[in-house]
Amino acid sequence: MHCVRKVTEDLYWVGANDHRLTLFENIHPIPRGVSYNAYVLLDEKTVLFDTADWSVCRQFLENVEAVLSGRPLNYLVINHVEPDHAASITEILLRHPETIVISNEKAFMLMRQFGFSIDGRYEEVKEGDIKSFGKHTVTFVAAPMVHWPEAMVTFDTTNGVLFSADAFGTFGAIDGKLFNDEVNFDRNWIDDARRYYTNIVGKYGPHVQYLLKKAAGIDIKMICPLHGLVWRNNLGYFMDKYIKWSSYEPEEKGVLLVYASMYGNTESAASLLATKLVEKGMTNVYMYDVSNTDISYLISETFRLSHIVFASVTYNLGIYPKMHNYLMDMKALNIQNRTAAIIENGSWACTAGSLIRNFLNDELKGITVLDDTVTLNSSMTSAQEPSMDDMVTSIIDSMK
Ligand SMILES: Cc1cc2nc3c(=O)[nH]c(=O)nc-3n(C[C@H](O)[C@H](O)[C@H](O)COP(=O)(O)O)c2cc1C
Repeated sequence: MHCVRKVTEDLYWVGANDHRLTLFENIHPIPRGVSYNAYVLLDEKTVLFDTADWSVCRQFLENVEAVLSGRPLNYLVINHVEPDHAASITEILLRHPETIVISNEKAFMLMRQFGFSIDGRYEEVKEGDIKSFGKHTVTFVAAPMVHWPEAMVTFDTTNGVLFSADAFGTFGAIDGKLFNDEVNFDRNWIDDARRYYTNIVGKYGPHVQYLLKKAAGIDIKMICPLHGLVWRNNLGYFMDKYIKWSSYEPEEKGVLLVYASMYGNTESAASLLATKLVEKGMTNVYMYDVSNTDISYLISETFRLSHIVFASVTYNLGIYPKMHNYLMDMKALNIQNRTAAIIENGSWACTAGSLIRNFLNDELKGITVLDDTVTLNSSMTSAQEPSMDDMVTSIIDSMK
C-alpha cells in the first residue's frame, strides 16, 4: 500500500522510513530510525527528485506509482548519488523506459562507478542551468562536499521550494509527520538534527558556508531535504543553526565534561568539578563517560557547547584509547573555537594531560587550552582541591 504526503498543490513526498537500521553509514546509531525522502512533481512534465535506499525501495516504488497514477515519469533529478538516495535509480528506469535522468557530470561518473545503470538516458546540467517542466522552472546549484563532491541542490524558482539534498536533513523516522510545524523541533528533533549534521557534514563547514551564501541570494520558501522533516516556516531557526555549526561557533555557553575512568577515581573528580561549576552558577554542565557514550553523541555535544573538559587516566604512557579516539574524531571533523581544560590521572607516570594538551594545540585549530592541568595521583584528595578551584574560576572567567 502506498503512503505519500502532499507537500504543495502539485508536489508529493514519496519517501519511506526505516526503523530497522541500527547504524547509519554502518557507524552512527539511529535509535529513532531514519527517513529517506524523495519527491514527485506533477507538472506538464512529471519529475521525481532523487530516489531512496534499497531497504525501502518497495515502499518507495509504490509511492511513486501511486502519485503518478498512470502518467509517464519524464524526468528523474538526482541531487546526490550516495546509495541511501540513489540506489533505486535502476529500479525506476526499468519501470519507466521514458525517464531521462538529470544530474551533473561528477554525479554521472559516480552512478557508473556504483553500477546504477542509466543506459544513455541522461541530461547533464551544471551550476546555474535552468530547466522548465511546464509551470515550474528550476535552477541547479552545485553544493560540492555537502556532503559528497557531486552534490547539488535544485531550486524551484516558481514556488521557492529548495530540494536541498543532504543539507538540512536529520536522523529520525518521521512517522506520518512531514513538516517542521507538525513537531516540536526544538524539543524533540534538534539533538538528532545536530548529531546528523555534525557527524555527516561537520567536517565541511567552509563548503556549507559557501552554499549558505548562495542560498542567501534566493527567496527560499520551503526546504525539502533527503532525510527528516520538510521546512515550510521558521526557516531562519534552522538556517541560524547551520550558520553556527558550519562556522564552528558554539550554540551555548556551557561545559561538556568528557571523562575516561577505569576504577571510578577520575569520574569522581569530574563529578566534583561539575558540582563546583554548578555551585558557582554555571549550571549548563553535561558529563559523559567516553567509554560508553557513542562518539556521534560526543561530537554533537562538542559542536553545541563552548567549553570542553577532558578528564583522562593515563594508559600505557598514553591517553586512554577511547579518549584518544574522541580527540581524533574532533580533528577529523575540524572542530575549532572551543575552550578546553584538562584533568589527568596516573598511578606512576602520569602523561595523559600533556599529551592531550599537545594534541589540542598541535592538531586542532582555535582551541584555547586553559593553563593549569589538575593532576591526580590515582585518586583525588584535598591536596588537589585548590587547583580544581582555580580551574573552575578560569572556566567561568573565560565565559565572560
Ligand atoms: C592497562 C593500564 C595501563 C596503565 N598505564 C599507566 C601509565 O602508563 N601511567 C600511569 O601513571 N598509570 C597507568 N595506569 C594506572 C591508571 O592510570 C591509574 O590507576 C588511574 O588512577 C586510574 O584512575 P581511575 O580510577 O579513574 O580508573 C594504567 C592502568 C592500566 C589498567
